[in-house]
Amino acid sequence: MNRLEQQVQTVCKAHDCDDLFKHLIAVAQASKSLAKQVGADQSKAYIAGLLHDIGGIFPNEERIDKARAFHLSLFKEELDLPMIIHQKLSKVLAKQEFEIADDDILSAICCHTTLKANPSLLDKTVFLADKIKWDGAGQPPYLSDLLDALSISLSEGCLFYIDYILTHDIKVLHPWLLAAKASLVDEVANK
Ligand SMILES: Nc1ncnc2c1ncn2[C@@H]1O[C@H](COP(=O)(O)OP(=O)(O)O)[C@@H](O)[C@H]1O
Repeated sequence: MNRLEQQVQTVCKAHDCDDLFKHLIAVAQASKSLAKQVGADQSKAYIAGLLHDIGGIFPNEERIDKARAFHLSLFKEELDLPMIIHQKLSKVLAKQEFEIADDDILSAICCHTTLKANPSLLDKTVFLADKIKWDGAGQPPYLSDLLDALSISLSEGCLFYIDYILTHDIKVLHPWLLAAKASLVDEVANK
């Protein structure tokens, strides 16, 4: 294990989050391999994957207070569904605790749940790697359709997942998710 992986493991252990650590390693590896496939920066993808969910060390019920303590601005949708705040908390921890200063990596961490308007290649790579290596049981129900869409393009893969979540069990319409969809629809239409 490299130094960053060891640091992440130590923090996860201290918060009784061993499963979280396994998910972080799986997403880091998937991000790197997807980055290679689509021509994104593999090293940045690995680091973003490794830290994308580190905000998960804070339980859902603490996320609003933590966000306020870090002076983060929150959407109404995040107050309604605090689970989603973990992407912003992960960015703060990546910066403050793990000394990540690279804006590309911080961006990919911060939008890995919802994506956002005009997502970068790295944003889309980490977003989809997380959906491929989800932290649910077994294989994700959407996996085979997502991989089919991904075989067309990274943006088609992202668009497929956004449409999937919008039609399955969506609890709040996060503004970044809607903005990401609009950007991707434009991008795919103008190809
Ligand atoms: N707006 C939403 N409403 C309901 N469920 C959501 C919403 N946004 C994300 N989810 C679901 O919450 C889970 C965790 O999201 P995600 O951040 O993508 O995974 P991870 O915790 O691995 O980073 C996923 O199953 C995702 O589909």
